[in-house]
Amino acid sequence: MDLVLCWENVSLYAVETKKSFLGKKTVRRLKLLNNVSGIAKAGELCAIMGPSGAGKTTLLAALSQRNTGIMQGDIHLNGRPIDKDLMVKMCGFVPQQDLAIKTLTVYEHLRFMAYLKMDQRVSKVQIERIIENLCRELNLDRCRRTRLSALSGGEMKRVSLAVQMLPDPPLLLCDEPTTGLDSFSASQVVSLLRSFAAKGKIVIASIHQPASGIFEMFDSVCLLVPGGRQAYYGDMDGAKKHFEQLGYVCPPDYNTAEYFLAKLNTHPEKLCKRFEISQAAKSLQTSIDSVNSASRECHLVYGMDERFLKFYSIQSASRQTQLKWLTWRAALDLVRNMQRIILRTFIYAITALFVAIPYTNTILNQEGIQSIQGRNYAVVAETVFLQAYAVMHTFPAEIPVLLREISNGLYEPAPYYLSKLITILPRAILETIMFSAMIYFIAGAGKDDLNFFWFTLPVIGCALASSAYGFCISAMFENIRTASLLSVPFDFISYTFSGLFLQLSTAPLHLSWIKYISRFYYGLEAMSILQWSDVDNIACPENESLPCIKSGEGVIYKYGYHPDNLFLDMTGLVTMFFVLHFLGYRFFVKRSQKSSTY
Ligand SMILES: Nc1ncnc2c1ncn2[C@@H]1O[C@H](COP(=O)(O)OP(=O)(O)OP(=O)(O)O)[C@@H](O)[C@H]1O
Repeated sequence: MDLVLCWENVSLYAVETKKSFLGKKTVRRLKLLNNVSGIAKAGELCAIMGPSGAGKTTLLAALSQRNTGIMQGDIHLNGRPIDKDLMVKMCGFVPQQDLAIKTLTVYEHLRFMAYLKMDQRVSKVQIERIIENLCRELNLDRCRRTRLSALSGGEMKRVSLAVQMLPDPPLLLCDEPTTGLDSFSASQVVSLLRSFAAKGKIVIASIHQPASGIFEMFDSVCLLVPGGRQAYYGDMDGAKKHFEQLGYVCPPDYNTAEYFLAKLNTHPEKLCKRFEISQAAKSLQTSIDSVNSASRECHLVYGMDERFLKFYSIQSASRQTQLKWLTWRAALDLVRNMQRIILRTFIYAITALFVAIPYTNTILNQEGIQSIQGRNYAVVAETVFLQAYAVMHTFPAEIPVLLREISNGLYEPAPYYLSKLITILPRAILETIMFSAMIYFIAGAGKDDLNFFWFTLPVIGCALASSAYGFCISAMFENIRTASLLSVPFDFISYTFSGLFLQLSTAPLHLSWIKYISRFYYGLEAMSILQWSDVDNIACPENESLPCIKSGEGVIYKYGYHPDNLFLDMTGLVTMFFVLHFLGYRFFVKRSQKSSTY
């Protein structure tokens, strides 16, 4: 028995939960699909058509079991209900929006997708051959080395089709594959869909105002009107006849699809009511019933041919494989953004120069104490801000791509999070070493007997804790502007407790804990201890009436620090690194569970 997909009286509700200002919850059910039925057979190309907002995407998402709403009705494959996991494996879904990391080339994108999407028992050679064949078949050979960002709309659509065709699924659902394309590219895409159907696949595509000639390439059509109600289901000739019986005769030389759409917009009520009692609806029901009764006599699993059973046992990519390919993609993306890296390095270098130059004349005397503390604070503060804000854009920029890829089961949140860490941490460390080196050598910090390693170590600690903070904040908030806005008061409180602006020993007792969540405090105290611990003698001013701190230890105490706190400071920064990443990861997982855009 060839594959047959039937959907019978499918209704779908979106559940909206709103919380009032006083915390009162109201739950609203919104009906998006209303008793929609249809049948699609292997070898056929089926169109879903209707005005904007009619529910075409929703129907496709429901058929492919990607919808998160409440569904009623039956979706059967060869007359048997089908579970979500198997459907996701058997069904390629080409979304309306082509989301991808656009710095990759077509070949790199297909490779990335192939290694994560396909059965892990498929060999490298086979994968390469599949990619080659798909590129040839979808006419992508010429742009194999072109970055996705440079592709035309038609080429990008064909890349999205190629991605879904990688595991050779017997079912292919495409959401508006021709939208935004010129009529030639649109007819090329529909011809491709026809050729996939001709290979024995079920192909269903939603379509919006197809040009003349394109509409006729489909075998059957499902017409929807706003509210997700059905105005027709059947073959193309039947559709014309059905409309003619209602008195809607498409004038000669007029685009049939456009004519149907005009009528769907102007007479939705009449069309839906008349379809319910039409011959077309009766023969649809007869077809569905005959598939269901045929399946009862069939003893195969799901009534399926052996060809399809392989989808049960697909071996998905392990977490290590996911991590490997995600790191590969993130690293490629990073390298491809070379301009951004150069700009960042330049900004870092300029900032280091501006921080260092005012301190070039600093010497270790009474006046120098303030300058040295100020210089060290500047190094810590600049590192904290630059590293935190550099990663704050990490997730918001990629979230739509992630949500889709995670919801399609391509990878899990943990390998993605880890791959980002692997690519961002070396950058944070290298940038910090360069930044502190410039200040150390230009401002002449070496003159104070502090070697470069000890000067940089607490700054690297601050950079790592701050990038963890950036990860956490960006995973926490959907909107980067909200994240930055809320970050400002937190940073303000944190640096007030750094020890430079407030004598920490005089801080009110109930607020003194704040220093333990301040990266500024840990960094500056550690730097102060390393800077001053070995200084035994600081020359006093000749004027004896002026205050004098005679030893480095005195300086440490002056700022409310303690000479024995170095271990506590470094442990504090390491703890912040782990705690913030743990929280960031939890927020990220929570966010990745939200439904994606199709
Ligand atoms: N999760 C949801 N919550 C509330 N309303 C939703 C949700 N998803 C879709 N809708 C609504 O359901 C209707 C159908 O949406 P759908 O995206 O399926 O339409 P469409 O026919 O594909 O439109 P278009 O041609 O413009 O893409 C729209 O009015 C949309 O606003």
